[in-house]
Amino acid sequence: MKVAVAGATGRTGSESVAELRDRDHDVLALSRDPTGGQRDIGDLATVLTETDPDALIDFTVPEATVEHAAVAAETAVPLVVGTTGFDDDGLAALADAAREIPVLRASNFAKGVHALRDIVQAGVEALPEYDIELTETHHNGKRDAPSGTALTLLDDIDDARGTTLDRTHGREGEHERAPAEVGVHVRRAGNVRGEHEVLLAGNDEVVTLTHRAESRRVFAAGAVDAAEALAGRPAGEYDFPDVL
Ligand SMILES: NC(=O)C1=CN([C@@H]2O[C@H](COP(=O)(O)OP(=O)(O)OC[C@H]3O[C@@H](n4cnc5c(N)ncnc54)[C@H](OP(=O)(O)O)[C@@H]3O)[C@@H](O)[C@H]2O)C=CC1
Ligand SMILES: O=C(O)C1=N[C@H](C(=O)O)C[C@H](O)C1
Repeated sequence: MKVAVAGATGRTGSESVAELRDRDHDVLALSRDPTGGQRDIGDLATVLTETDPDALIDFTVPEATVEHAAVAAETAVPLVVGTTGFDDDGLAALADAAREIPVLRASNFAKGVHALRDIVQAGVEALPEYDIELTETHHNGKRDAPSGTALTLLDDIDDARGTTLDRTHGREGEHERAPAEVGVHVRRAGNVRGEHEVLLAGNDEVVTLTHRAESRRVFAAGAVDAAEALAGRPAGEYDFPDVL
């Protein structure tokens, strides 16, 4: 396959390039500063038209991904989105692109996180009265908070509880915890690849469910799996579990 990578010089994009090369795919690395042999992402429409890749993997920033999605739709290139932190307009723009091409967006391309999602939902359903607190930890260069994965897990928790819990971000001051809330705690430190913990607590017992990424290659491998799986699919919106 021939796969283009937006954000190819970044922490996760560079791992995606390495993973693609390890799998003997033809790689089209894209950058705003193509002095290292990449193609100029500022000229994305021309590059995609000339090279006609089988997929575009994007690990950049939401405002850039939205632009790339419009170009991918125009040039009929399937899109794998790893970028997180979209607002509603950004999500609507990705949905627009998905009318023309397959768009697979996942807040986390580690397979273990999708197993964790199922386990968390089972735990929340089994322990309907228990308090829930979510904590995520990432490297000090991460822009968005809470992480995309944390937001996905919070939606999963709401689904499992059958209600929308109030999200309490951090805790300060004097007030008791309300029953219908979920605590959300964000830590940014060092080069932590990504940790997500869901804690369920009742009287005299605590259950903690944790996923820890130990290398960014796990995200890259999942994104490449997704690109491989997207070939030949019809236009539409996909999540990682749809192709696992
Ligand atoms: N879904 C998942 O499994 C994962 C998702 N992520 C998400 O991926 C995104 C990227 O994370 P990370 O790799 O740490 O980020 P980095 O900052 O390391 O890399 C992002 C790259 O995007 C490019 N970029 C930045 N701004 C723009 C822009 N305005 N237009 C075009 N390109 C731009 C830059 O490349 P250049 O300067 O060469 O153009 C940069 O190297 C984040 O949203 C993060 O949350 C991260 C890991 C896993
Ligand atoms: O920015 C990161 O590094 C990561 N971002 C994703 C997220 O926001 O959940 C996935 C992973 O945790 C790494």
